[in-house]
Amino acid sequence: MVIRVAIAGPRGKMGQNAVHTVMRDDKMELVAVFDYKNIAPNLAQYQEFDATYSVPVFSSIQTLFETVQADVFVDLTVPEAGFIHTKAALFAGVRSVVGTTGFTESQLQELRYLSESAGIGCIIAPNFSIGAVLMMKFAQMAASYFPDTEIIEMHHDGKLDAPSGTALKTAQMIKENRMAHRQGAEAERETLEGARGGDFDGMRIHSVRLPGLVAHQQVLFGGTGELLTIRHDSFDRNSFMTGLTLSIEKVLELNQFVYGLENIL
Ligand SMILES: NC(=O)C1=CN([C@@H]2O[C@H](COP(=O)(O)OP(=O)(O)OC[C@H]3O[C@@H](n4cnc5c(N)ncnc54)[C@H](O)[C@@H]3O)[C@@H](O)[C@H]2O)C=CC1
Ligand SMILES: O=C(O)C1=N[C@H](C(=O)O)C[C@H](O)C1
Repeated sequence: MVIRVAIAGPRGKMGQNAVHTVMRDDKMELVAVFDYKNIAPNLAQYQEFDATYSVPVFSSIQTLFETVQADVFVDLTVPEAGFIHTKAALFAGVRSVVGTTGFTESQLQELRYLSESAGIGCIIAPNFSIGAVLMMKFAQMAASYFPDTEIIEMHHDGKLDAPSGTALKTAQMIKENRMAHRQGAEAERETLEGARGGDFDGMRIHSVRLPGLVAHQQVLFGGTGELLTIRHDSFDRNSFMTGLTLSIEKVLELNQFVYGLENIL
């Protein structure tokens, strides 16, 4: 069976990679894309693609799902729009793979509810890279032994959300094993606001944004006389494509909501 895929965000950095990945995969067919401005009716007319990319472009997500039969919807946009798109997909009975980050806890809960009450698979993966998932799992393991940890995530300066979805997911996974406590000195105070980073359950998350970076994270664990550093680097967005392809294939077998690629590996 060829998997019919629709993608939202085809002109974005991730969206372009995803379009190429699906177009080049014999097991998949790109049946539609959703775009929201400067739209041409066909992807072949976009400067980012060529004449072989003959795929209809929709500017209404509802019209897309009413017009085109898709097996899987992929969202790679921004959280405000991605939330609306994914709800529309689930209402239309289309399984979804969402790479977009920055959702609020209540948005995630609502998507979980919609997916599970309708029995339609939905994977939300803050990071599709296998190496990044291993980095998160290793950090979760280390937290049982080293309860003092700080996360430093580093991304390109076009990134809109901070902290990254990966950093938040890492902190949530660490929290499952870490003895909860507030870190740092009792009397600690910031003379420059934000200097100690964001506080997640007493541990700190620091976000770096610089040109030249793609996606990088290190998780630091401090112990008596020692420091353990677990680090992952994505130097290229192709690092996300294996996990995206796997998610598209796996979601077809799912009738429930999955948050994190580690749950389907
Ligand atoms: N899960 C993963 O492994 C990864 C996730 N991401 C996430 O994917 C998302 C996209 O990242 P990039 O491609 O780097 O960003 P980008 O800025 O290059 O692309 C964003 C896309 O969203 C579209 N867009 C913006 N506002 C919109 C709206 N209101 N309605 C519909 N479409 C809209 C843009 O046209 C563009 O196609 C981000 O949330 C990012 O954090 C990025 C890399 C890996
Ligand atoms: O915006 C990005 O680039 C990335 N976003 C995801 C995140 O927020 O964790 C995944 C990866 O870090 C790249």
